[in-house]
Amino acid sequence: MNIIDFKNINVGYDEKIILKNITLKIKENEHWAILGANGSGKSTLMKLIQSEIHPRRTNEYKKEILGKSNYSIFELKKQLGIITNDLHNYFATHGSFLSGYEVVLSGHYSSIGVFKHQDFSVEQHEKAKETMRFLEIEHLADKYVEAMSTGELRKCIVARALIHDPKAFILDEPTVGLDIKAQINFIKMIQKLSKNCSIILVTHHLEEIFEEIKNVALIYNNTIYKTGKKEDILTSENLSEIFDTNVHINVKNNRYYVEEIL
Ligand SMILES: Nc1ncnc2c1ncn2[C@@H]1O[C@H](COP(=O)(O)OP(=O)(O)OP(=O)(O)O)[C@@H](O)[C@H]1O
Repeated sequence: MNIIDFKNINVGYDEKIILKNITLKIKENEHWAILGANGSGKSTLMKLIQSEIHPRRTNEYKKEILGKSNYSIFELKKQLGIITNDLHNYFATHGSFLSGYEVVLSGHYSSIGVFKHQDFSVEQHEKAKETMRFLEIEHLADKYVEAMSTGELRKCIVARALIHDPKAFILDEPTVGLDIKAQINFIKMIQKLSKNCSIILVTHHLEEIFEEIKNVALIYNNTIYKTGKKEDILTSENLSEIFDTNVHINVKNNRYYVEEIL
């Protein structure tokens, strides 16, 4: 099954088309990185996937997610763990009074926090605990969101999505605001998730593209400019072009990095 199957999609805001002719196919159990400069349209692509914005109807296009072109957004969001900074900020501002455990538990109803009218079964509690154990964040169970670091809250939000055992995780610049140690730690957690589901990592940091990610899409020139195997796409030439800066890329221990800015 395909996680994403898009063909010839044009999308934008008001009169303005931001991404043209998008064609992208991501199969189940594949791991992808989506790279692009600031303002290239990465978040726009995320909004398209979440149906917050819709393809222009001026041409023939295909927009299938998990093999369907019609789906309930509520169900879709259970099957795709979508982690954005908007969601993080929403929890930080509107859910500061919640404990880590409540953040995770709220995943069952996709709500921001838990409410009196919500009944949680023994199994649902067990699943929340198991998820926190799996991600090694049990120590955050009683900690309030207002007292959490950015990295701690982000892990709780990932655990909240993991409650549904999604087929894929889509993470939009998930290490924003994390220091080096927290960034490495967070990426290791995503790497662990990649054993059970697809990972689609939207980033502009090459070093976050961990070994299991074999495919890359570059966003440039208002479109999905190139897609393919990591070794073919992550070249000095391609990255110099999309980031409009002359860079030299190298690989060490299966990790790509910017060796030199020329
Ligand atoms: N709600 C909106 N209304 C109009 N234009 C928008 C809106 N949101 C984004 N844009 C424009 O769409 C373009 C792509 O923005 P987008 O946020 O998708 O880029 P990005 O690749 O995610 O950038 P960054 O790396 O800085 O987060 C930009 O020119 C931006 O100004």
